[in-house]
Amino acid sequence: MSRSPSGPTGLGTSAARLSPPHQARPVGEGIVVPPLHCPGALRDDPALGEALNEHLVDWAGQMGLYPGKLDALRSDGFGRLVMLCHPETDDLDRLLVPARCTLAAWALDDHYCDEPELGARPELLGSRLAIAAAAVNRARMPPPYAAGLEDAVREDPVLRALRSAIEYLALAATPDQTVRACHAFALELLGLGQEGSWRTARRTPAVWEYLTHRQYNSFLPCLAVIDVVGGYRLAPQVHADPRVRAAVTTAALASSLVNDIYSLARENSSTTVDFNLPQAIAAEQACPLQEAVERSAALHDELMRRFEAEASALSLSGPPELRRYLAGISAWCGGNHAWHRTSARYAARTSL
Ligand SMILES: CC(C)=CCC/C(C)=C(\C)COP(=O)(O)OP(=O)(O)O
Repeated sequence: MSRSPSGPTGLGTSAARLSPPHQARPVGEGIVVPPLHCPGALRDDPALGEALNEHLVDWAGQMGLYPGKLDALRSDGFGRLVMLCHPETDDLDRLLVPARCTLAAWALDDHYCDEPELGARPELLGSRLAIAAAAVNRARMPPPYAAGLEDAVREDPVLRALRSAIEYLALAATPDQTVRACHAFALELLGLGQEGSWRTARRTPAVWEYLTHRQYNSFLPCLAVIDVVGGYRLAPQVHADPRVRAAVTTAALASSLVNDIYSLARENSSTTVDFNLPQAIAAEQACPLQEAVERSAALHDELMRRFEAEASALSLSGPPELRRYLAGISAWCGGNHAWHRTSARYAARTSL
């Protein structure tokens, strides 16, 4: 039961709905995030966000994710993230499709990479990620050995969650939409492995290397399901058009830099070495962290403007579903930005 958001929905019309946040924002550790060039959220429905969040926390509990930390998970507000990012529908079941995928991906990052209290172990990361890729992409193995993978999926909360999220996705999506999302997930896992090797080698990546990584260890899997949530289908040949890929991956990178910028203080105060663009810039360009945040923000803005220009051109010439999909990406970026500014996960404390 999808519905179109009320009011104008095309690219560049977001200012007509909720005003975008233009104020600089302190995020802790003396860091101030400058205003970013990003649309405002198209919808803010706290009750819907709460309802989604409760379903998600229940599901996480059933999967065995975040043991003893479900209250912290609740206050991160991933349900609110999905409510903000997918204004095309207010159907709870349909919104739970991207919600489970999003939480499963974040949980993998927390459990395998970032949080030793949740079992993150750098020396296990590579093999865990490969098994996660096999679980997501349904590796087909000779019968005596297939049971090994299925046992692993049953026993590991992260694998269980990934498998469950993909199963729900497959119920709502066409096979090509599901494969598209699984492929984006696999690329994300490749990027997470890269983080593991930087960690082991105690190395800060060069800026080019970090940006290459962040292109795929990114929100690309979230963007891959926008049409599923909207209840329409972007044809595979349209999705695969290099000009469409360029616009989508540019938006994926820009939205992941929003995460880097807003999560910097959280990552700096954690016991695990973490990676983000401001740190890579500060190391390579020998500048203070605040200056690196501003340079990161400028790069984000440049990417968003590039996405907007590419999306506008594509919207003029492409099929209606492409126009809708690109508007969906714009809305997703606005929701993602609004959530990062306000989620307790990043210690933000004020409203939109
Ligand atoms: C939802 C999804 C597909 C996520 C993929 C990868 C991921 C967890 C992020 C892009 C978030 O980045 P990060 O690992 O820096 O997250 P936190 O800052 O720890 O929240």
